[in-house]
Amino acid sequence: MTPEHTEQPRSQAVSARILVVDDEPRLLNTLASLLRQQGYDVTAATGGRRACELIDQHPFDLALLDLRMADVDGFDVMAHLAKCQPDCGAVVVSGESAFTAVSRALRRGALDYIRKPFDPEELLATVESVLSQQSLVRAHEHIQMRLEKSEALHRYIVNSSPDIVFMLDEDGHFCFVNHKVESLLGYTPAELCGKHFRHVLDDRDVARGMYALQGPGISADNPRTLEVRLKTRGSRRATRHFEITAFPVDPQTWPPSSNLAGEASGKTARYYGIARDVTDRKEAEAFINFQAYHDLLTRLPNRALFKDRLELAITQARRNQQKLAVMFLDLDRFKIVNDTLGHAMGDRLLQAVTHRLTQFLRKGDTLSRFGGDEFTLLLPSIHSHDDAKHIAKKLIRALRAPFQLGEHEVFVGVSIGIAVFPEAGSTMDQLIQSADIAMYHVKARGKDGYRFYSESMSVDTASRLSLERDLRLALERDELKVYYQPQVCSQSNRIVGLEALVRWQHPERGLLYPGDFLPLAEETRLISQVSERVLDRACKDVGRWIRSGHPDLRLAVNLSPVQVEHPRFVETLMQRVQAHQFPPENLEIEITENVIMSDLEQISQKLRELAAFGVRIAIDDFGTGYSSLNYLHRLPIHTLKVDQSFVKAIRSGEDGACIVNAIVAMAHGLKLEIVAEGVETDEQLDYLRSLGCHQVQGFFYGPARPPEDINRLLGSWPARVASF
Ligand SMILES: Nc1nc2c(ncn2[C@@H]2O[C@H](COP(=O)(O)O[C@H]3[C@@H](O)[C@H](n4cnc5c(=O)[nH]c(N)nc54)O[C@@H]3COP(=O)(O)O)[C@@H](O)[C@H]2O)c(=O)[nH]1
Repeated sequence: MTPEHTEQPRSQAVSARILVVDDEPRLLNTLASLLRQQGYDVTAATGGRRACELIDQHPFDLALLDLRMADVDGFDVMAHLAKCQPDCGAVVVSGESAFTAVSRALRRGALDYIRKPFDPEELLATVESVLSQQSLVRAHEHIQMRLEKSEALHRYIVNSSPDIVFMLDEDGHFCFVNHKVESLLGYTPAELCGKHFRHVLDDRDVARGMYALQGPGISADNPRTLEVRLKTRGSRRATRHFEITAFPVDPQTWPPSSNLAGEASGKTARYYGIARDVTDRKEAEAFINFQAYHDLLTRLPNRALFKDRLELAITQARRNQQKLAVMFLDLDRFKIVNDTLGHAMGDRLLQAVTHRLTQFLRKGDTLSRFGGDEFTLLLPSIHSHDDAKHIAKKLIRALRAPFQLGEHEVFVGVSIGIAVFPEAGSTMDQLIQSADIAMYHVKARGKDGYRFYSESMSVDTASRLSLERDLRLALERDELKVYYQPQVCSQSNRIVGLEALVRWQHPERGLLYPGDFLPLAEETRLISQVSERVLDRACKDVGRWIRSGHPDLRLAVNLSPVQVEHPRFVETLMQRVQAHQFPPENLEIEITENVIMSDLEQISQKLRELAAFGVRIAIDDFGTGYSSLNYLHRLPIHTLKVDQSFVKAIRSGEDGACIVNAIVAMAHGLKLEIVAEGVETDEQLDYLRSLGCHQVQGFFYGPARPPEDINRLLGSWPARVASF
């Protein structure tokens, strides 16, 4: 049974339960039978005590009481009744006619007073009237109770809503706000009621908010929905995002006199609505949007956003007949850091580089991470090439300073290609490509600098592309050859070593020299494959000659910086040497001072490992590079190769001759072997002999030759090379 059923009032008088109380049995019976005849459910009690007992046991709708009774009088019965059954009405039927008695009975709660002897009709009319009044009171109480419950239910629903529920008056002042506003914005409803909604609306959204409310066409079928930022209490800058739906209040269903208790201001509500907190969604959207257009590591715009901004900048530059510059930046030596210190350090380096670069940018410039270690920079309005040059120089200088990555001090540089609109291209793709080509030319000329794009660079690029394709084919078709140039003992004229020098037998262009294709091989990273071929071939050829009776014959091989910088350089080299069963002590690797100085710590370690393995180390082109004599005695170096330029100077008696003197003297002091390169004349040879230079190499004894020629030469060993 539902509570409504249990709380239903006893509406019909015919079923009313009536307690009749008198201590005079005759009168009691008369009264009881009169009422029973009318269909009432009558219980008779002889005397007040019995009446109280019955009141304790049964529910009644009405009690008819005598006042004066011997045991317990009518007043006490009324008192007991009021205590035990407050809803039961009482009517006094008494012979007492004194005003005080009547007045006292009515004050104690009697609903009516009938004098004995009573008129049956009057009594029945009174009973019926009292019962019907009681029924009305009960019905009213029931309705009141249901209203209160309903009101509590709706209040609960409104205040438990996950959204802010509000009502506004005609001018936009809050008439009502639910409690949710407190947890979402920090205001109590009472604080907001009477305030204009501008009070919580972010300044940037006020105009839209006003229009939404006061603009035309708002109706119940056409509510206003808009997204706005609402200010939280305390901090004016903290806002949250809300989706607001506002409806007009229908005056028919919401009369102006209506009022809401508690949070209501009492003003006439014209609008109501809900404000849903969509901050999480907005933040997720913003993050997704950020991710789509930014590089998460550096937080810079990505390629897509850069292109977008460049497109816009080109349109503006064209309209205003202005110049703009696109720079393509590629970090030098980034790969080395990444390969040797690991990707985490590589990432830190990119972040540090970004930090430095952004310090030189103006508002409106766009620096983007284009991918890997490549950045692009858009300078949307420049007056001349000088502006771009000025910035490029600053960036280069900034990145030249060392980076501290944990305990490692790292040096990187940057190569910058610059394309200026409109000369270097009129479209976004053309400008980026031109800047890329210009950057590539910086790399080809030794990195760490800048160049402006010029048309001639594109021609170079076309031929470079075809050469790159040909070089890949050359590796497949085994077109790379190894030639050998003897290294000769200056005293005995005997061949003590052979320098392996690569050649390319190009099917159309004939025999190509290293200078024609090695720079390209380095840039395209094909150098590793080229070097592998040369080493394999040389180990086979020279190994064969060693085994055929020339056990001391030395093989000198040139190594490229890319090879040496590779983290697995030592391991790979050793594996190859072992695979060919080539004696490591017969191998001499030639590296330049620049390679050593690019990362002294790392390279020293690698050289020590190789030296421990038995491999000899020679410094090639000694005296021409980044000289720091300090490393000579700290590294396991066996040979210094005097650069050709110094040897050539001997003939003309230039300063170079003095340098040769110094290098030879120093090599003697450090107990290093010395090989003079590029010896072409008797004069040079004699001079070097007189200095005590151990070995010489050059056209005087002949250029590098294919293995067949060397084979022939060695066949007559220990022949003098002069016959070569
Ligand atoms: N990583 C690799 N580098 C290599 C390899 N093979 C060669 N190289 C490098 O290319 C540079 C040029 O080599 P190349 O054109 O072969 O020139 C060498 C000699 O032909 C030349 N030479 C020798 N004697 C004379 C001479 O009397 N006069 C004269 N004008 N030139 C002469 O010198 C070059 C050898 O120089 P060096 O290496 O310094 O001993 C070359 O420098 C290599 O670095 C390779 O396989 N891998």
